[in-house]
Amino acid sequence: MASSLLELRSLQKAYGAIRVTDNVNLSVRPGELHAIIGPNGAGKTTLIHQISGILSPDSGQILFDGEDVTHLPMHQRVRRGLARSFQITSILPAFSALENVALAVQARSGSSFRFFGKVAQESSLNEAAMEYLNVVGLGPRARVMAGLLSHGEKRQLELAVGLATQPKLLLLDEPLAGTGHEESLRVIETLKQLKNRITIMLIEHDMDAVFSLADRVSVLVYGRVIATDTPEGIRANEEVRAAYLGEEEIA
Ligand SMILES: Nc1ncnc2c1ncn2[C@@H]1O[C@H](COP(=O)(O)OP(=O)(O)OP(=O)(O)O)[C@@H](O)[C@H]1O
Repeated sequence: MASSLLELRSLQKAYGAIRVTDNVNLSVRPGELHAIIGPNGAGKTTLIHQISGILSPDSGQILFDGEDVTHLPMHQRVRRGLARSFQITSILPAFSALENVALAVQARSGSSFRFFGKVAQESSLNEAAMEYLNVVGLGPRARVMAGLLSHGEKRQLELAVGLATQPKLLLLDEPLAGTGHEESLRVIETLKQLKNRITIMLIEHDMDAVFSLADRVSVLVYGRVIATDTPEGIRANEEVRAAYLGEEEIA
């Protein structure tokens, strides 16, 4: 396998005179959880939009699994295994948690949606779906309508659906946003389970979560990657600490 699952080469994106992505070089290794952090407006969302295919870079290259995907539309990137959480996780509120995951298993296995109505009876789909629900800690809530789950449980369900589609790389854009304390602990626990199974690129403002989950962290400031290192290395990095003065706490 290539040493990088995802590689960004000299990526550039500007809005007028503002360079939002400024010569970004970044590599996500197979199996790692790579977090992207940075102060507000640093360009994290713009970067993830270019990786998923919502935005085109002005120049530079995006290589995924050894292939240049820079100019591929979003759906073709998804088909190659580059998935962003919200793209793969449109939860159906009137279906149970189990059914939501079973549909993702079915979609992945290439079965036709003609059998949509029979999904609940498909024991093999349900068994696989149940396993994914257990991974994210939602096993006991399998039969509950997705629309009735709490906000945090919906995030967990999204992650189970994401896992069921078996992408090679999961892009997670602030999975803890809007969760309360208890819920965020549960989602962090879920991410810990997930990270053993899949390569993840995570954008997250919650520094406790980032530092407890990430194998490596890249710090974006004014569109530039100023450091890529282990969490310990990032904590000790003077330039990173300076960039964060007055912003989020990183130690
Ligand atoms: N469509 C656009 N047109 C002009 N400027 C934009 C556009 N989208 C984003 N920007 C600017 O680009 C910069 C980076 O924005 P971006 O949303 O990528 O940052 P971010 O790091 O995700 O911020 P946050 O942490 O607050 O979500 C900001 O200055 C923003 O105002």
